[in-house]
Amino acid sequence: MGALVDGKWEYEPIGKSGGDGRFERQETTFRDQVEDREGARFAPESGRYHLYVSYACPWAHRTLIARKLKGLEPHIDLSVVDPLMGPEGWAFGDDPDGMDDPVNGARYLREVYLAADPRYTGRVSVPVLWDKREGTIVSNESSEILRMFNSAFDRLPGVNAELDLYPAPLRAEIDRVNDGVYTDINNGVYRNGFAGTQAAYEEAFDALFARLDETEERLSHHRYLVGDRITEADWRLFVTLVRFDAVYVAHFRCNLRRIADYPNLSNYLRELYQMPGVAETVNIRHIKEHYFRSHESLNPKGIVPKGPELNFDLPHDRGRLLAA
Ligand SMILES: N[C@@H](CCC(=O)N[C@@H](CS)C(=O)NCC(=O)O)C(=O)O
Repeated sequence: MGALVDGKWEYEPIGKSGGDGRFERQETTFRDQVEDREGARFAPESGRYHLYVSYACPWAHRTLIARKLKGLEPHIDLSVVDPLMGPEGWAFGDDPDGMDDPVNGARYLREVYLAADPRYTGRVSVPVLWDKREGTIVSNESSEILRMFNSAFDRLPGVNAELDLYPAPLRAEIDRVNDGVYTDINNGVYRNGFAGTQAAYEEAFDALFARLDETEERLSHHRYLVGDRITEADWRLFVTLVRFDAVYVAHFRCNLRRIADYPNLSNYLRELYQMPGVAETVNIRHIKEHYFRSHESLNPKGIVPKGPELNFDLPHDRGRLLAA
């Protein structure tokens, strides 16, 4: 898989690790904001923005969940790339669950990046929030898109303004929890999978399972990660948990324990999955096909495992905990 360099597509291997074998994630490039304030360049208008996602991608998944929970579907429409990310990068049009690009008519996602900046240099990643008015990318940083969806569109009709995934009194604690979850779990699974040395892998592995063990403990007496309600911290953890047993255990060698082996994490995962609308954002076929078929260096024959059996619809026991 490749990247754009000065507007030209260059083929190069994914998952570069640094000299010490540690996986290094690149900084995101487009970092503007949709803001609900007088004179904002990107104002929250219905129908103005378009979201590009992959169902496979955990980072994109955060934004898809926020769009769903906040009731933004009528206001921000969607394109879904095909699960396979081949040598040409993310593409549209070959998968029955995919959704083509009615806005830019792109065959490859890189065309969307080039439409925003013909001399773009960097990775062509999902998610992308596109502004139809200016014909440019507002942001390709999922954590920031999630926050925009959480609050910037609240005055549009039908939007669930009551739901606040980043409430002011909990922000410091949410940021603290997010940091650990990001480093050791969200990005941690990638640090396992794309480690270039045994030592870098073992370091990532130990940090991942230490953080999962700690989270399991917290969830034995708290219903959610922060405070007494679901916040973005929960959804940011959810997107990795829901992929874990299907993909990360085998593909990224995260195999000390499965999520199914953790009673609290697995009940918590089912509770979140069963929240109205969330299951529609989870496409396990896309998730499995993407990882097992796209990372040639990890799985050269591209064979997709048939298992494991997963059923996130089974009952959960989280009602036993007070939400505090
Ligand atoms: N910082 C970005 C990372 C997004 C990301 O890494 N997306 C992956 C898919 S899971 C991607 O599109 N990768 C393609 C590439 O890096 O070339 C975010 O959180 O929005």
